[in-house]
Amino acid sequence: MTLLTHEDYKAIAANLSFPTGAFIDGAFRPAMSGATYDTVNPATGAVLAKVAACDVLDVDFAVAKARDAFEDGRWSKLPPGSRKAVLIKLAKLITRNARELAVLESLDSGKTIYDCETVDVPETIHVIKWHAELIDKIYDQVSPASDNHIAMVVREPVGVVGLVLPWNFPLLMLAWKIGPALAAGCSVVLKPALETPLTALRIAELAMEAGLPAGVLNVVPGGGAEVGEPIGRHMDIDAVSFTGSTATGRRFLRYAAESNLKEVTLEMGGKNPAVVLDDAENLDRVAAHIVNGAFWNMGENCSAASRLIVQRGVKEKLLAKILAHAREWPMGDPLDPVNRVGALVSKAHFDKVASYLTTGPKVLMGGTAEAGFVAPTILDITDRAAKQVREEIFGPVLSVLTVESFDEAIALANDTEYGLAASIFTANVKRALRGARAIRAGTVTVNSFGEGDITTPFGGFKHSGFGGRDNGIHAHDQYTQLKTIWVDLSDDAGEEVA
Ligand SMILES: NC(=O)C1=CN([C@@H]2O[C@H](COP(=O)(O)OP(=O)(O)OC[C@H]3O[C@@H](n4cnc5c(N)ncnc54)[C@H](O)[C@@H]3O)[C@@H](O)[C@H]2O)C=CC1
Ligand code: BAL
Repeated sequence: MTLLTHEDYKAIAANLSFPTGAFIDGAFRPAMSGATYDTVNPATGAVLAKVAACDVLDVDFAVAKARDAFEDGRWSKLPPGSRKAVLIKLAKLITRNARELAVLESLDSGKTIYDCETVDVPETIHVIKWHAELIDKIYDQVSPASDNHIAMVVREPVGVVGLVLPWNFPLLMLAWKIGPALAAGCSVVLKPALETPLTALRIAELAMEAGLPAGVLNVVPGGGAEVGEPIGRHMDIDAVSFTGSTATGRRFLRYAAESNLKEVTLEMGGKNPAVVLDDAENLDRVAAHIVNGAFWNMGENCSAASRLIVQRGVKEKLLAKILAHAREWPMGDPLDPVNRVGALVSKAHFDKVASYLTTGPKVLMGGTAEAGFVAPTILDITDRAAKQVREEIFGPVLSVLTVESFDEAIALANDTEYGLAASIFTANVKRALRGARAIRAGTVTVNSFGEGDITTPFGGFKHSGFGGRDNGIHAHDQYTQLKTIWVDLSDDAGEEVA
């Protein structure tokens, strides 16, 4: 991807056009109430658009249309190869509109155009293609039943699914969820985050152009209470897949329990440790991983490296390298491709992150926050009960904790309610594997920091995750259910099925 100049991106931004209505049953519509809300560019405070502010009536309508589509089989009963063809076409249309989508994503979320162009949009395309390519290659199974029977274990789409998205990766989280859901044959009612509805609406438009039948993908923008809760409580939604905070995730379990016991998958917060032991090799590379893990996407990342747990012997050398790398992360206008740190998503979130900078720990770097932007911040902390150590900040703030031994490092890594991602840096393969096994997290990386790729399942232990996984073949478990079909092959009508 060749990046443009700042001036070019500003020119594209000035000429963008995009839909702002709810997308239900193949058409853009105003909210039934007629209400709208402002979606804002967090880097400037400028209103980008007035978007339909939907509520329970729009959700009911979208679910009814999704149910019609599911039951008449216009998508759910297509051969997998036909669904694949439409999704591949969608991926191609996203590719054709990649630049415009990258700019829209950057404007609506504050993410840097650099990341949108090099990660968010290409990964979105890759994820949709990957699930499309997978779906006509998954076989059902025949069980090892007796000779007189055939027992088939088949996967069926779960039905109408509610997908509730966060604002930190609006396009990519959409892809993580609609990729497998649509490939499996489900109908979708999708709620983008209130803060970042625009790219989801544009994707709905492209999906229609790709030939996705009406009613199969519905996008209902609006607030958590107004749209998210009605999705969670709907009696005709079969499954919900949610990414966001642990507090809201808990609500979805309650909604399901108090409605139709829909299946619930939750991908929630993290307070992810990066453990660096005395024997870690190539400290420059370790530092680069940690800086990337902590500050990429402004730390607005559930798998961000937010706690550096470093053994005392290597601390001073490592911190010097971390500070050097972190200084290479310029902050500023997200549309300027030289910047690696953009604006936080909203004023409310900015205020939350800024509140962690005010008291307590020794500031090694940063510690400043102004007009939507928080400087990459490194805090040296001795108080292990400090809020910066215990709470998910979701901003560019790295807390440094010093330990004396491997055992202390692992114990501290696990001293959190979360269990999403972790990493361990060491040259000792036994300690690497013992550490990886002992840390309670859904993903542990050795000598790097990352969350893997589309081929591996992503999700968390403890308060970070519940139910299924996003990504990999495992993601399809969320959107399908297993049915066993027994066929009696015996001539003897009286024989009993075991
Ligand atoms: N795991 C992750 O990737 C994310 C974690 N977070 C964490 O959550 C914190 C708060 O951010 P929020 O945007 O408030 O997250 P949130 O969990 O409230 O929002 C996620 C989604 O849930 C919806 N929602 C909100 N309240 C709801 C309700 N009562 N019922 C149903 N749906 C509801 C939102 O509109 C959004 O679509 C962040 O500071 C961060 O710590 C936020 C976004 C993503
Ligand atoms: N790290 C991708 C998932 C998330 O932050 O929401």
